[in-house]
Amino acid sequence: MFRQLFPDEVQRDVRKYVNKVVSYVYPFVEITFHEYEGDSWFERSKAFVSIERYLSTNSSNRAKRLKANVVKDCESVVLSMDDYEEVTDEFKGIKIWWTSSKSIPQQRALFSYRGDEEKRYYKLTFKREHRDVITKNYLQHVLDEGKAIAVKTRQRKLYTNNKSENWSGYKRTMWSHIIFEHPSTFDTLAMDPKKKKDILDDLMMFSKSKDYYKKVGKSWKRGYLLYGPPGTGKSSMVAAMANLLEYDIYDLELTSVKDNTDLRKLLIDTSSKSIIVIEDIDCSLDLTGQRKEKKEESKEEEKDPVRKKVEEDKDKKNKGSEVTLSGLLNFIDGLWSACGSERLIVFTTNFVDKLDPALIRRGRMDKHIELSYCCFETFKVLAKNYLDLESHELFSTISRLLEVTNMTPADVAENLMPKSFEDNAASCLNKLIQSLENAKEEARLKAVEDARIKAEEEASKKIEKSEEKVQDSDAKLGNGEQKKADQDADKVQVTDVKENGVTMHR
Ligand SMILES: Nc1ncnc2c1ncn2[C@@H]1O[C@H](COP(=O)(O)OP(=O)(O)OP(=O)(O)O)[C@@H](O)[C@H]1O
Ligand SMILES: [Mg+2]
Repeated sequence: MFRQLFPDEVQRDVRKYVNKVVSYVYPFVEITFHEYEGDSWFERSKAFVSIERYLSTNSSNRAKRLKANVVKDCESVVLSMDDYEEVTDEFKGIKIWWTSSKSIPQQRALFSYRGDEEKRYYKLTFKREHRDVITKNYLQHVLDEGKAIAVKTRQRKLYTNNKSENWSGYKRTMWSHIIFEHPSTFDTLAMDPKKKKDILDDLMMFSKSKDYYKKVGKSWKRGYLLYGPPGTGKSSMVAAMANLLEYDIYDLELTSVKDNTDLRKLLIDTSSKSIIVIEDIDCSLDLTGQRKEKKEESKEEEKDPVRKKVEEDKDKKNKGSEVTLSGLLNFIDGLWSACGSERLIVFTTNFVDKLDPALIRRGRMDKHIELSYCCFETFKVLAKNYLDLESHELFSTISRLLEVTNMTPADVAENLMPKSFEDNAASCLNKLIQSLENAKEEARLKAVEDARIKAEEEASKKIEKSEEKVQDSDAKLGNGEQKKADQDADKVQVTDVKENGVTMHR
């Protein structure tokens, strides 16, 4: 009736005055947080999402009607208050009311991006006298808590870079990802306990040192170089690190990156709280800066088939990528590397001596971790994990054998794993002992063979030397005879001269 009877201007004036009068008597302040703000049609407001998370854990058991939202890619389910629900919260003894609501526009937009045009929002209501505490402290508390809950409940991801050629087009993504679910942890990782503790402390210290890094003027990142023979747990350790710190992993395949510019783009597109890992850095590209010397090294490679294969792979992969050593150095600690924070950069390699010293100097790769063949300490962790054994009478034999053989933790683990339902701890340990004995015997035979080859080489060298000596002495001898012959010839000449009776002193 009011609308029909009075013209618009009168209605506006009346509303204005009513609001004024109400605001004098109404003792509450209201703040609304909309789901979509301003021009952002696709992305939900960060504040709204944080509040949703906060309320879902702090108030969802109090609200009677809940709504389940499945977060992007079915990662998790978030329970939030249903529309028009109200819950209360308390902060420093102050009572706060949260209501969820939505506004429905009277006219539908011509082009609607979202299915419906309802605008959801949360309304926060509190008494006017608490305005300062709520706006300055409570809101920050809600946003921080919401963010922390999101980090805790999020599913971590394992990213890999797409080939540079596939970056263009409407579905432009540099990284593809899957949910990261590797079971490796520092508990299951077999290595010397002292070394393990050292790495654990280092990682935990890093994750808590945000302010320290700021104070000393360093960007908040740390480099790890993991090196050792194949099957010693380098990749497992990267997974354990990610599980410990709850970071995402970016597995960077350098050979798919076209050039240094693309490498930089990839770096910018990574998020904080992540590990950027480049596996087998020595085979990824020719980053050693020793390309010219390679020909000279070929003899060494002939002896070592693993190295030879690595070199061949490297040559094959190298084609098509123009990433250079300096590009990679810039990637690790250039100006662009400071974008984002809380990041670990991990390199793994089988041949640490092949890497350019500039690449692995401290500051770039701050911590060098060697993962080596299985020792008794490592074995004990594996026995606990695989067979639930803390001690056994066969342990002493195994300890003795491990001291004289080089077996990787991967091989030991394989032997310890039961292969049939009849297998038990003793049979698995015996299997391991048998393998160790075999390895020992193989190593002995190899040593004998090596010694034989060495002895043969030395013998042939000796023969070569003595032949050279003989040739030298022959040559010397030849020279001496020639001289003597020359002298004789001279003498003959002299006598001739005498005989002829011409100027004898000539
Ligand atoms: N130190 C270890 N602790 C526990 N398990 C290990 C360890 N080392 C190896 N393994 C086992 O062996 C398998 C291979 O290990 P991993 O892939 O981590 O080796 P790697 O050092 O990365 O080898 P490569 O140099 O060939 O990449 C793993 O799946 C794991 O089960
Ligand atoms: Mg590996």
